[in-house]
Amino acid sequence: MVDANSKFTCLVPRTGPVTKFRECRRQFGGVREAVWLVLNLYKMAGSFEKEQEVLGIIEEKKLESGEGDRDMAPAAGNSIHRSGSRPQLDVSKAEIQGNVEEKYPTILLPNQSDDLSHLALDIGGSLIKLVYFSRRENQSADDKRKKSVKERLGLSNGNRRSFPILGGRLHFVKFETRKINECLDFIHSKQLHCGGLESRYPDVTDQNGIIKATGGGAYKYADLFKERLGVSLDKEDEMDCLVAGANFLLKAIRHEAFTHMEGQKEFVQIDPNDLFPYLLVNIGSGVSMIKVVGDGKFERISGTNVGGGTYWGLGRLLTKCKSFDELLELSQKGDNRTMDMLVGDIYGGLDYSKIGLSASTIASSFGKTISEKKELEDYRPEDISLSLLRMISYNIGQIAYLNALRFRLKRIFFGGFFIRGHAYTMDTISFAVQFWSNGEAQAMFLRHEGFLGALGAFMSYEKHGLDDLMVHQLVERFPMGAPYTGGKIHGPPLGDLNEKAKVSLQISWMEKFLQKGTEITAPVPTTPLAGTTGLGGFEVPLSKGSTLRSDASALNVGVLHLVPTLEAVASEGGTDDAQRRGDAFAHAFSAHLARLMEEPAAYGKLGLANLLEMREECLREFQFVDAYRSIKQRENEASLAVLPDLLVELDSMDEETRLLTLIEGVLAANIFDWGSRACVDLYHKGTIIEIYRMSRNKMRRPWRVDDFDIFKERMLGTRDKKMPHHKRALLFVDNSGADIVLGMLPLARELLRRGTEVVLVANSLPALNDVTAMELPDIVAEAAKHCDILRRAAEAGGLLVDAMINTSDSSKQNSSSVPLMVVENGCGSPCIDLRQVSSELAAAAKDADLIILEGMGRALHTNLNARFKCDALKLAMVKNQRLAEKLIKGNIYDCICKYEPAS
Ligand SMILES: Nc1ncnc2c1ncn2[C@@H]1O[C@H](COP(=O)(O)OP(=O)(O)OP(=O)(O)O)[C@@H](O)[C@H]1O
Ligand SMILES: CC(C)(CO)[C@@H](O)C(=O)NCCC(=O)O
Ligand SMILES: [Mn+2]
Repeated sequence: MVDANSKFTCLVPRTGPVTKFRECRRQFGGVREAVWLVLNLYKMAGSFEKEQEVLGIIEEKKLESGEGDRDMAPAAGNSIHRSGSRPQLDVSKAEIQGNVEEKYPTILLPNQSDDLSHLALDIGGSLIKLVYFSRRENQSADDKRKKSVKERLGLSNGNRRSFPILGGRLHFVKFETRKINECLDFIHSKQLHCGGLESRYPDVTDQNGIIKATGGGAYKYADLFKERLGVSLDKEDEMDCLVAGANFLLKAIRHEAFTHMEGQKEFVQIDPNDLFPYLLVNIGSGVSMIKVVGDGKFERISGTNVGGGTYWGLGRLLTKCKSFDELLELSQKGDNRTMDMLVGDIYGGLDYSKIGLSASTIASSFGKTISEKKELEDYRPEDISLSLLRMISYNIGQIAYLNALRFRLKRIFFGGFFIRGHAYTMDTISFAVQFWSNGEAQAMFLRHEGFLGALGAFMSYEKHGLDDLMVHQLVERFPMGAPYTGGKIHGPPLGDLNEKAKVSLQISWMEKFLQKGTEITAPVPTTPLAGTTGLGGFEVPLSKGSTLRSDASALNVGVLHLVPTLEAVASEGGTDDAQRRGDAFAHAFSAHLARLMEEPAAYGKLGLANLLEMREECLREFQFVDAYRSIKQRENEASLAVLPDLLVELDSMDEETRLLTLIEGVLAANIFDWGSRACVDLYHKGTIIEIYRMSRNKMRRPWRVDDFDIFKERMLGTRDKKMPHHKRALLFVDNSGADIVLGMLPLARELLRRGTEVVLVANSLPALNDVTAMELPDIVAEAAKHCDILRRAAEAGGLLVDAMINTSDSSKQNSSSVPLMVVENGCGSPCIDLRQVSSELAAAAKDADLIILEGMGRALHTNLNARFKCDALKLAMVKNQRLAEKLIKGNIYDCICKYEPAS
């Protein structure tokens, strides 16, 4: 007999899984018991536990943190159908697709300039801003699946495109204009001028290349770009670009705009249909004020030469500061009353209330410095900086207000890098606008403040077709610092960076970048590198935080404030390189968390899902593409080995028992969730069998939330009432291994057997041990080898085109089965935000009349209270005591089977 508490080391199966399964079955009786045992034996076989222990640390807090986000379904009344699309950003070049047709539909021709649309520049008087696009890795492997999904769902890109949509990311980087060579080095080493390192033709430099550029430097430095990079700058008008960038951001990016008053940041959701007119105030070196009345419809109505350049230039001279951030930082410790002449100074401490001026109002900026016999050295640099900052911010706010008044504009958006996300600057501007307009006009700021022009230039590539598509398809992800240098994205050994990369070290930033990541420390060097102005990484102010910058809004990020020790490294063989990347990841991730602790709203409003996604993005940024890959594969193999026997047993049951067993199976299998602390703990204690036993015990009905009977009635009808089968079911799947193979696939098979089309909805990107859309076709193909229902459905759904040898007559067979399809959800997190899903999923959802959400992340943390227009079944085992108490007034390991008929 097997000792329930043994570690099973002696039981590592030497025989094949099926034989082992039969043995186990003899010992344990039930198929399911045997399934679990074999499954776990196989896990143990590959030093799984060790690996798990290691990886578990990273994930420990995952869903534990579980306040549960607000439900993320579209607002009531808005079904999933309406959903926008997710992160694919289409940068394919239609005009060069034709000749290559089916086989390599996304091929990029080296002699075309098309690749260059990956980069656009805004070269201003002070700063160069870069926006560039990088493609998602491993994209092509998924192309086949996408193509068949598209055919099935009738998904088309409209007239513009007849090729797969690529996924990728937009990066935002800035450099000081006076150090333009660093910028050129950066572009060169990332090969951004010829399509990026991910380009299929990285070695080909296109001498006729064109890069879109705006700002004065597009003229001034055109020759330099030609000389150094062999590219021409295609000049776009600066104002056009500012407006295009602002309109795009305000329409497309959630929580882009916010107000900032008295230290309080408040995000404003702009209705894209009620955006115009507004005043755009871009505070760069100088200030431009633009009345915007529509897309591409605007007029530059004013400007002022007292701007960011004034603050930085004068401030540098007066304080000897070495960097802009240092100057800004100084201001936070300043007291402007030593410099500024206040009304009270003039009126003997009294207000001048008759004209509405209080004693503390600044009557004259720097006015005090005339009356005292003091020299520059006698003043504190801190006070000088603050006084200067107030003077300039207030002045800009006032002129902006006057112009808003002139054209009766109620909303004023402030952009430009002068703002630098700095609370005091924003408060001062807001105060001026509020004060002068008596609250009539409102000052708002943009998270991408300084990148309006560069974004506008990026969008001006006509062949992108990015315009409106992007508005719907771009989705924010998290900013991550990646080590970068010398032409390699992976970077050299990090220790070498200081010598090798003096100039070109840079942080690449993604969407949702930091406004001023003051707390983001560089992943590598300890001494700040001269020259780069990466958004944060190397601009770490000398002193930490300040009272000026506090955002009071409390976001509980403490729950995730666990800095993972970097054993994700183990997933990559523990090489030195992996180790270094691991260290860098730890730095970057903890810096993000520290930043969030200080300023919870730094990246817009965050929920748990975003935080989880942030960690995954961070891992990816450091090339930990899929830390769970090997575990997932092993779990899948082990589960697939026992699937046939499970199916045989299921088939021997009557319909009703089978349906119950299937749902039990899904719930039981959901325990193997490597994001769950409880599950990982159980593993650590070496009581695998207990996981299984407990899981099975918990299957006893009634479950904590138990709508099974209603669901059963809908599925099987009653004696008097037959029910039609569902037309199409979307199954949101969760974990790899048992969860998908022994839980959800059999359920899918049951639906298929009943004539329901099944769409398996899986993550686009790896997260924990979640199964991804890219992995699913292989799993299904494997399962299909032993199951006719799955095979025919998968063939009909186009999943087996490659996997099966005999595909020539598949069209004939197709007619005999409803299809089984796989679509990606657009997410890279265990949670799902249904407001932002992939276009595939949105299309698949159109005809769905049943949605099954499975697993804690998808069914509990998010969407437990989401209302759907179609029938919805939410299945999960709660592996967190606190969450169980909070959500269902139950206990850890309770099960939820929540069924809600179409509303
Ligand atoms: N790291 C930095 N180095 C220099 N200036 C900075 C930095 N960060 C913020 N700033 C501020 O941002 C201003 C530049 O903003 P921005 O990049 O929007 O303008 P620009 O495009 O360079 O100027 P213009 O549009 O007038 O040509 C600087 O003048 C300074 O006040
Ligand atoms: C000259 C530009 C447009 C260059 O970006 C900018 O610096 C600016 O708007 N300066 C202010 C010029 C003025 O209107 O007084
Ligand atoms: Mn500019």
